[in-house]
Amino acid sequence: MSNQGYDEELRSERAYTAELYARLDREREQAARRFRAALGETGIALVERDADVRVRARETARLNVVDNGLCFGRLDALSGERSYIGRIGIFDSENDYEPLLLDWRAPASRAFYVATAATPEDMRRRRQFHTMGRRVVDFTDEVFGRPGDQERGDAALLAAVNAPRGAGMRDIVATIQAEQDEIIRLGHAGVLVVEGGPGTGKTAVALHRVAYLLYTQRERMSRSGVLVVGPSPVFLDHIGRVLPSLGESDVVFTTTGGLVPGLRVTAEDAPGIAELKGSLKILDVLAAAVADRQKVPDEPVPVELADVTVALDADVADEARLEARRTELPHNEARQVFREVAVRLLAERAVAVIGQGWLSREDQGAWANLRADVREELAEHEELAAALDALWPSLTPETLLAPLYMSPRRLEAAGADPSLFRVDGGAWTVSDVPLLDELADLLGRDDAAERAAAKQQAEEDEEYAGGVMDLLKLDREELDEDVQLVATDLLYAQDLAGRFAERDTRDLAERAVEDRDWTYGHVVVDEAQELSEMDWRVLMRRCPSRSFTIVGDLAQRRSAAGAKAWAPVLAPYVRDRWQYRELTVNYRTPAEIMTVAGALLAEFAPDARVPESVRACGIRPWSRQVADGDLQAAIDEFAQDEADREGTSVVIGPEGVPGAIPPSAAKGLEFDAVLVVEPERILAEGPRGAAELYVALTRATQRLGVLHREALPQALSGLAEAGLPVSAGHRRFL
Ligand SMILES: Nc1ncnc2c1ncn2[C@@H]1O[C@H](COP(=O)(O)OP(=O)(O)OP(=O)(O)O)[C@@H](O)[C@H]1O
Repeated sequence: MSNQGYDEELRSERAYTAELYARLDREREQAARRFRAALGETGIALVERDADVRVRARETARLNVVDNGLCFGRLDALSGERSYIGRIGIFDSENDYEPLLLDWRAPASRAFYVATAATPEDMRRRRQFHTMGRRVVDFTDEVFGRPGDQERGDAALLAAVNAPRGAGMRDIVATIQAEQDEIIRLGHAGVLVVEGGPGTGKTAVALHRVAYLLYTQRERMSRSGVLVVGPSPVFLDHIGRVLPSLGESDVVFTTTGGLVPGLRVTAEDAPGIAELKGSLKILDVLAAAVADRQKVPDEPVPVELADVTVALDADVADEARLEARRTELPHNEARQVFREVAVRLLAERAVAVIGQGWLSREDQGAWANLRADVREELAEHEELAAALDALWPSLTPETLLAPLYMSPRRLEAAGADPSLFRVDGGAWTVSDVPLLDELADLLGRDDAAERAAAKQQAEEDEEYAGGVMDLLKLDREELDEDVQLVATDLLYAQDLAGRFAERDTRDLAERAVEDRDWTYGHVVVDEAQELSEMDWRVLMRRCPSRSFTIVGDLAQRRSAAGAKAWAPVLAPYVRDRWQYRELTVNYRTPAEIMTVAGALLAEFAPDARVPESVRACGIRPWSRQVADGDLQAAIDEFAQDEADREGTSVVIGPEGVPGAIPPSAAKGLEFDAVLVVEPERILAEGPRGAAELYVALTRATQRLGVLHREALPQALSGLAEAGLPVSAGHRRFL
């Protein structure tokens, strides 16, 4: 294209996008007006107003987030038809709702991502805009079918992957690649496993798939929501902006340590313990531990009645226990059966003694009356109730598991490994969370306890509502008219509290996260190789429809309890009915760094495939040996050097290196520059040291340096050696 032709085209594209923005602004104004109107609505029930306000707030937020790079491409078909592709759909209301901008998720946008010279999909040209805010700065064209006419087809992608990283991950809608697009739009409704080496865009793809599912199955998904499970709170923070930037809410982000409502656990067990707790074999231990809390008395317990004293002894308790267990009800729900059978048996004994001598076989009515009286007396007998409670106590997951860990005797009785013993039973680790969740099912509901909790909640709500009323009264003079109407509407605190209970106005995400019985429409599991068999049970319970996008890389597994292959992990839930896709191109790590990481991978996982880097960056990763006393100075020098550069940096090292984070904390993250300290110690630490080092080496988008004190591990010999002194050697390669 001639320069003049290019300039004209650019002008015309700018005019087109300016028109799109003008329409967006108009829509936005209307949405803002609707939002304000919804806020001020007074003639309708509160619950309707709340729902309306929520819908309007969402509408406004959705329009706000698409402002940046609203339109990022154009597709010209062989037929001459031209479509613009962007973050949302915009239609011409005056012209039969002709699409002016296609949502990237719409079926018609697919060709934009998958058309290639080899398979042009009836397309003539793909045009990608380079935008800054609202302005189209530049564009690049790929013309299909004419060799030699392929102008800078990868320019947009390379610009995106080369850009310095800021806080958090960005969406990739403008540059989704064909192999990624296929996964994002895959129609498979069940379990999908996406595997790929570091930086292949697994996380990005999984999140864009969520956005796609929310777009194509809006009704179902926005009713039940989507759960995204990641390895750490820092990681969740890193990825947390991607979906909102695509206008999506209704998504719950959590770690496996947060899967049980009310708990936010991050502590980890030693690898051996994590492995024991993560295996399905622990299910037998839990079942035995529950059974161990269903006792018979060592000594008979005397139960004094008005006319006779009977003994709650091992025979009675044993028979009651047998009947209660036979119901196969969860422990807490079977308590009632245990109590009833025990009372019945004791009543028989008491009646036999009381009736002896003055009632004959024929006195059936009198026997029945006596039996009823005695049963009533027993049912109301406080000491008996306490004794039965002690034999078959009401339990919560916490009150079962903590005492189990704290007692070698209980552990032995449950057939558990003695190494599970710990002094502080309630110091929960992430490996305990699936056990607590399992126990919630094994123990079942305890109606009495739940009633008490509900009562307490109601009282708290009432107190809160009372507080709100006080506030409203205090501020009455300052309130505007609308709110005053609301205030006079709220007559009694109890009434207000009742409204809280009836009409849950929390967001879907809030409701879902607080409800163990919530079932999600779709679940994304990131870094899925880290999850134990027991973690999978929790997740499968949360999504009975088995609609999963599972992304991971077996080679990066650090957890001893994690997956060694996908099939055995999934078979218990879906047998072989799951799909597998692979991503093969690395968009993060430049070729220079990947060569070094690949050499390490070849050593510890010779069968794993090294993803191919999409670019080289021209900077060789380096290593430098430092004496003990020089380590800190060398780290400081790296930090200073990076402080002057754009982008992000990190120091990754084994425990005890000041200012360094461990490889586990860097999982799934990326930085422009990475300094790996003492790789030899990372390698030697724990059974998965090599995988940890592999993760550490593959976090950099541009620059990688390695500081070592002892000999450099053989696998890293591809690093350029930077000699002493510190500054000269280090800077030469950065
Ligand atoms: N099509 C794309 N266009 C632009 N950037 C992309 C594309 N695909 C991936 N990226 C970028 O590559 C980087 C790595 O992606 P991501 O974190 O999803 O990889 P990953 O496979 O999850 O890596 P890891 O296994 O190491 O956690 C991110 O910065 C992401 O935005």
